[in-house]
Amino acid sequence: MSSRTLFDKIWDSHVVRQEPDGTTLLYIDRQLVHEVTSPQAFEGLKLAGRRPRRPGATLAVPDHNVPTTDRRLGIADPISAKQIRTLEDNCRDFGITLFGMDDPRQGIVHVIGPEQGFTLPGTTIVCGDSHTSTHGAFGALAFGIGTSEVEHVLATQCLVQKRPKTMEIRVDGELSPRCSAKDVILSIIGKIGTAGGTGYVVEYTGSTIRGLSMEGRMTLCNMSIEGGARAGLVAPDDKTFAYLKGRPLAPQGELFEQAVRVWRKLGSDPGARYDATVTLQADAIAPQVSWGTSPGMVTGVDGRVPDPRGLADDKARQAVERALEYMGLTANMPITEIKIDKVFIGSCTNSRIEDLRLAAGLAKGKRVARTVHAMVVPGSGLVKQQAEQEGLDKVFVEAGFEWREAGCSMCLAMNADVLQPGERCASTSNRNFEGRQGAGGRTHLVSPAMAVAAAVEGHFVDIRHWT
Ligand SMILES: CC(C)[C@H](C(=O)O)[C@@H](O)C(=O)O
Ligand code: SF4
Repeated sequence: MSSRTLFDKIWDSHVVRQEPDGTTLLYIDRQLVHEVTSPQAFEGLKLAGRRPRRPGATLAVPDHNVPTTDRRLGIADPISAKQIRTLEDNCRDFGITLFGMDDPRQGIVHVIGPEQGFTLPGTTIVCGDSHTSTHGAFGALAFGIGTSEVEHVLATQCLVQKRPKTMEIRVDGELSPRCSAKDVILSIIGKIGTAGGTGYVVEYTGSTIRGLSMEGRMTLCNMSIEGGARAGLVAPDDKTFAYLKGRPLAPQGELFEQAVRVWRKLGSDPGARYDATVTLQADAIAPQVSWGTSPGMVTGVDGRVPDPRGLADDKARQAVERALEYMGLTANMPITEIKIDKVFIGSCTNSRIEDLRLAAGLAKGKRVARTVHAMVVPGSGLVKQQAEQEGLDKVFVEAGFEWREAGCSMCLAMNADVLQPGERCASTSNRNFEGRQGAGGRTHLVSPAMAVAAAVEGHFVDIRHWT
């Protein structure tokens, strides 16, 4: 057989049937479910009198609407409470495993999948959530789907798809001090634009990517969707296997060794062809800060807010003008002069143990600026537990950060964690659309290291030289 990419190998091994026009019925190994996009899917099953085809292939968790404060007090908001109750009822009625709100394994759906070893190389994984691309860090073909597709997968364990194109994004060289996967993916999106990956599945390659931890690779793949791509992939390697070994839902013992032998063969063959290739040099990537209202509106911390007057294209100029107005920024202002009110360290992009270790390491012995309110929201109950065992919670609290329970939280403000109109937030999340963190709220997407530095200084700083 000719040389194939990682994507080709996963796709080919999951085709149930292909029509002459390319429409494909694809087998789906696993589905993750959360409370926001599943109610109508379960309702559809109920109305049609269907049962899930393979209930054991699905794992459910509430994350978007859960409170991050004391859960013994219940959920104040009746809509959030109802969504979570509905998920519990549906999982009970349809025999689906649920990590409920009070289960220590509860957390953001894209944090708990890998953490449990539910996410495995070479598999197809879906979830009614756009950031399902996160799981591609393990060499799984993982993508977000709509609610009617959630129902389709529950009923049939299959999905109708068109084969996407493949794009290689190659990053080589060494990152600057304190630059991380978040800066890599933000600068990729800054370069290709939020539609640059449309129609593609991206495979990240190169020495920089190989050098990233599994957490870093998850951050990278998480934001593939913000660059327009259907999914992101990193070929599995020894780091992947070491991460998965012993996880509760991963194969155990001899079965694990057998699986590793298969997983080792998944990487793209030498000479495999991609439909497009983009290359970046890691040492040219500065710590990134988004200044606008889309993840592509981003620049290095050593840069300035752009000047729309310099843009010849009418549409581009208007987009920048509108973004600057919403964000309350003036053209040509140095990024380091932007003062912030809030800091949010969390979300499925940057709330794993490694993110928290790094953030705590920088926060130790420092103090959150008097003008700033900062919070840390671990990605899962188990991340929280681990962090507490390591004493990270104490470091954060002593530095003036709030330490919360796990969930999506201020990433999209479906719970009580909301920005007030006009408030400006340095956020480790992945979206900065108008109103994303609360009506009128202003979001700057940054790495955990930048978030800590901004919390302490009250404005953005070049963390490469920050002491
Ligand atoms: C609520 C959910 C459907 C949504 C998504 O698909 O991504 C959310 O997780 C988000 O990040 O905007
Ligand atoms: S943390 Fe944010 S991006 Fe991730 S699933 Fe939750 S809302 Fe979506």
